[in-house]
Amino acid sequence: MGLCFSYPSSASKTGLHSHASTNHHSNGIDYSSSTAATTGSSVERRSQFSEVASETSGGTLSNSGLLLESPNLKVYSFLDLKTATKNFKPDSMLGQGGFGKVYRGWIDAKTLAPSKAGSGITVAVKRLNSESVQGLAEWRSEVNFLGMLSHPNLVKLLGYCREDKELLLVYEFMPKGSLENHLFRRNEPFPWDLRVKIVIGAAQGLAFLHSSQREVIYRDFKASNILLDSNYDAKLSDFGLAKLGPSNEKSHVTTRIMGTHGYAAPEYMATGHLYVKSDVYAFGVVLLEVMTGLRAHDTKRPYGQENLVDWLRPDLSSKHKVKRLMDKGIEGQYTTKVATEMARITLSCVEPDPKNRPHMKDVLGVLEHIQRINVPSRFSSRPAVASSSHASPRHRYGYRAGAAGAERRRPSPGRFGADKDMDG
Ligand SMILES: Nc1ncnc2c1ncn2[C@@H]1O[C@H](COP(=O)(O)OP(=O)(O)OP(=O)(O)O)[C@@H](O)[C@H]1O
Repeated sequence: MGLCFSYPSSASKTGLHSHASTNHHSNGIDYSSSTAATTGSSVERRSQFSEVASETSGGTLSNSGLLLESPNLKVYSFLDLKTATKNFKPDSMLGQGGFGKVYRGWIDAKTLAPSKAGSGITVAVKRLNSESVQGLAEWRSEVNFLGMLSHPNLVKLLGYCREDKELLLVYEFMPKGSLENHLFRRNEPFPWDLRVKIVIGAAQGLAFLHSSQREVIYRDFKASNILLDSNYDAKLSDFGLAKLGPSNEKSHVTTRIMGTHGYAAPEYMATGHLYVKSDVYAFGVVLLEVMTGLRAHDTKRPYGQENLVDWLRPDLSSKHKVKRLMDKGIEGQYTTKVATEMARITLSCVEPDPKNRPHMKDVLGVLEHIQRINVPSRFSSRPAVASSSHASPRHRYGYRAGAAGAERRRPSPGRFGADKDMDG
């Protein structure tokens, strides 16, 4: 069945506002210097998405995920969202990404209509930079993908607004913020069992995206895009760069190079060839961040250590070195076996050749095994965090400076590039 979206007219050809012009650009390289006209991309994305819908007929893609037959999104006016966010009051700002600010807002739980601050349910309202051509492309991609996909490990998009130059998206509110906040922006080391629980949830989300006949390549897997609900269940957000996987026996799609430093797979950086397995590489990078408590890319580290994978990959196959690279702040919370198993799966995810990387469902199996076998003697009397979403997570943790202590609270590295399909 074809899908019919009624979107406003095509993109205005304003200049590109790449991350290079924001403080999110970590090394000042502008990968997006060539033309950035995205006019027409909506039509293309729509027709590609229709193809997925017809292949799966709105059926179940995995045990708990669905491709919806039609996007079930509420259309808001700009005034609605002004009301819902107390006029985008700075004190209701939840965070800022490369393409806009995210505010806390309130809507009625049943009708989803805007409500007064403090009444109804809390939502997150992303207001995209309306001057940015890339902002418009990302807004469209988010509506097209998130509006159609439903899975417990994908953040729910509730509605959107496009009015004059204003582009907004309304999401379910994720009260525990992002994995990035917990790993790098807090003084307290984030407990190992929560780290594992979160990567399992994120792996479920990615495995779902990769499981349809025509896979969805997420393309921007990173710690700041893994959001957490009140139970630390992980949900992937930000489908601004997502792409449909290759068709007709092809192994990859070719796109302009975009992503986030430290997470983008080497083959993609070198050629623009994007594989489903490019997501697996980024997943491995997050696993390494989770193990070490260090950022994927940090220009403040000494020469040769800026890129976490390039720096630590050789250590992942040595039991002795794995012990040393683990975040000191969580020592005693995992067994040696767990650390070495984690290193092994991380190493296979970041294999230079995409063909040698595992599928996400296999990565998921290994992570679930790692979660099951972790019974560190120091913590053996304490109940572990269960993987079920009904588990009560242990989330109060005291400060212990670790090797990664100095790394915490640094601004996150930003994205680079502007999207443009090369091979349709
Ligand atoms: N649904 C949500 N619930 C709660 N907080 C959110 C939600 N969505 C985003 N945020 C907060 O807003 C911040 C900015 O999110 P956004 O997706 O715009 O950018 P980002 O992923 O941090 O960066 P980038 O644009 O480089 O991908 C997040 O880090 C998070 O703290």
